[in-house]
Amino acid sequence: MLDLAPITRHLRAKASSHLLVAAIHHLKVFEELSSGPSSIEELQQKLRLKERPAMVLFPALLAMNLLEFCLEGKLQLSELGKFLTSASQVNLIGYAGLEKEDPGVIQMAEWLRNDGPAEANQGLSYVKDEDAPSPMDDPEAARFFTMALAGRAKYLSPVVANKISKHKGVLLDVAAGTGYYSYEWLLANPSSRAIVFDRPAVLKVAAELLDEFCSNKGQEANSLKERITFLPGDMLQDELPAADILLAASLFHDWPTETCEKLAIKFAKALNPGGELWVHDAFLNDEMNGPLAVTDYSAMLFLGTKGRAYSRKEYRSWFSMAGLTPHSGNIPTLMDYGLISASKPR
Ligand SMILES: C[S@@+](CC[C@H](N)C(=O)[O-])C[C@H]1O[C@@H](n2cnc3c(N)ncnc32)[C@H](O)[C@@H]1O
Repeated sequence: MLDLAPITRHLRAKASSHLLVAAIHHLKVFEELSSGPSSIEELQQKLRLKERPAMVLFPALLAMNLLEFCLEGKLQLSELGKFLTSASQVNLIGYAGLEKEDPGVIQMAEWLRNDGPAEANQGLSYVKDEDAPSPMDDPEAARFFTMALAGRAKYLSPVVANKISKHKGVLLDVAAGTGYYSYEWLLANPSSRAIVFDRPAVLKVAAELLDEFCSNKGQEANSLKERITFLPGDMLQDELPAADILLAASLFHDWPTETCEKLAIKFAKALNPGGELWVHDAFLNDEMNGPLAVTDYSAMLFLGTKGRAYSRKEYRSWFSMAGLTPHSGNIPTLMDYGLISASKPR
């Protein structure tokens, strides 16, 4: 199957280009490091960056080969990065400065400094948390966002569904969006059931997409509608139904670390003994220095969500904390995504 990553990589590169110019001209990361190596914590303090922006910015600059880890594990300028400091007689600071007033660069600098927009009511995250009104509860916004993600889910879902464990029990697809991952998994698991869980306005769109899916598949999809339950709810507030397989596709990357930890606990609780949690997402290296395609994506997620890309190591620490046993497999899918899983002891 053709990997569409060459397209998604270009789409995701815009935010990290803005991030680079913001790092050079607004946060002065390279000037700061020109006096010598610094630990991530020290640099975070000097630049007054919270954890999330720091973990978007530094992995991106490492992946661009502008920073590197020295032997003591501190961050230092790479040979390439030195050309972004005034200590280098020949440098590209002025050249990068041609973009420094670009609105995207200004926004990125502001968001890095504040861990989001300076005015809390600005910016848009397509998530539902606390009591604040959510775009996912506005029928038009929910339809717009769900349909915007439909092509990606439709393309990835047959690949993902065939790599997730086969089971005769129940799949719980949390924050399912279009529901395509469940529809494809049910085709691959003909005696199983699936619960498609999301906000009510999203599930309205998902139900229409299921109709279309069944008409296109014909005979093969005969029993699909009887095997699917659409369950509206709030995954942060409501109790989740019991499941044998729980799928979290492009879910954790929408949320800050503390919420991810809470969600892992909640998902572990919903699993039956022996059940499996599967995460489909784009993962940073455990060393937090790439891959570039994922640090680019993380910069984009930083602007549109409350989260970022996380490493498999970070996910596995949440799984373990939640009492699950992480599996060691790293299963690639397409478009720089992959699968990891963990199981609940019997
Ligand atoms: C990035 S989309 C992923 C959709 C789908 N899993 C996929 O990979 O195509 C995130 C989804 O999380 C849902 N969501 C956000 N906050 C939620 C909440 N508190 N409870 C349930 N679903 C939520 C959104 O409505 C959206 O459909």
